[in-house]
Amino acid sequence: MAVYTDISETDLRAFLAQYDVGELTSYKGIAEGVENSNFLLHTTRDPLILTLYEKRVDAGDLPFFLGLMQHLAEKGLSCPLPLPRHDGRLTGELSGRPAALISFLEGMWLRKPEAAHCGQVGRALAELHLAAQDFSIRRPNALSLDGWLDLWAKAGPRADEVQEGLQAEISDELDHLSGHWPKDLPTGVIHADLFQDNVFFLGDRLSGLIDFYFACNDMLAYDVAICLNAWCFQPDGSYNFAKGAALLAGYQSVRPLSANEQAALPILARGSALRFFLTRLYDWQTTPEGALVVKKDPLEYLRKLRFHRAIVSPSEYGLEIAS
Ligand SMILES: Nc1ncnc2c1ncn2[C@@H]1O[C@H](COP(=O)(O)OP(=O)(O)OP(=O)(O)O)[C@@H](O)[C@H]1O
Ligand SMILES: N[C@@H](CCO)C(=O)O
Repeated sequence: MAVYTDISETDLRAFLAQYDVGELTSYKGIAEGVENSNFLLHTTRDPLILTLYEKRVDAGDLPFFLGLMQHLAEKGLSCPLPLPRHDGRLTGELSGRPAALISFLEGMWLRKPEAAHCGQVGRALAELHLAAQDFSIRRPNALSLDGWLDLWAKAGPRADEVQEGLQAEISDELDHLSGHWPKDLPTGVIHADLFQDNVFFLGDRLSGLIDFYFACNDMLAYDVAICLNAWCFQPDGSYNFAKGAALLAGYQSVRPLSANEQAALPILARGSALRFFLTRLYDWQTTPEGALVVKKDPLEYLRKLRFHRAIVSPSEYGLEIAS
């Protein structure tokens, strides 16, 4: 359960008094997620999500994240909406943390997605990229090359405790990515964390996207690579070609990838695998013992990284390459 910061009912009621949301009837910590503290609130009106922003969220970035959710919702994308306080602000403070109330989105995330679901995810990702094209606030990706090097400087020295040889392997990988990271691909706002737990379905239909707290400006095709990693591998670590093909076809049905973007997929997938390996490794080493959170396995992403290293052509991902 991701509840790093606890709240008292008295403080919560005082926080809610600044909003027009009815009376609190109950609340509980949410047993999912690893980044922020989330609570489900029931009121005499609609259910709500209360988020307390934790270590990786810079309060200065909240106008970007919350404004993006408003922008996407206005464009017809299904995502939660931040609620304004009486004074018009979208954020306040609770238990010493920046906090916001957002609307509750109906749906469930899928534990065992199939290719048809991946197709819908690809489509929704491309729709997000197009809908965000005219979003005016910018936020550079704090978890690209420089951010990876920072994380590695902190986590690298003890990496061999997790698996022998990791220090050398990841240092080499970072050298390679530094020398080959694409520079001229189309950019825009990316979600940057569109994992299974951030996509809701009602039955077999995608009903909405949540958790925009890593969103940033970066290469659009990098977001596709993140989704290939998050959605298209089996629990045994093997790549599922049918899922990859469906995800890529769904994406391209809305926003076709250019030849350069297609060619860059393997390196982008390597970078994306390394990004999640590094945050997981760092969290593995630093999450306090008592925290109510399930730590994620960094080695899952090491295996994905090794898979991408062996890719020769992006067609191996299921990409239909125009002849
Ligand atoms: N707007 C919402 N509507 C309904 N449920 C939500 C909403 N926002 C969050 N949740 C619930 O809270 C859980 C955790 O939320 P979220 O993914 O934003 O947390 P996180 O700590 O940022 O997680 P992550 O590890 O994915 O970064 C979700 O899996 C979902 O069950
Ligand atoms: N989706 C991330 C956690 C949130 O950044 C992971 O699975 O490592």
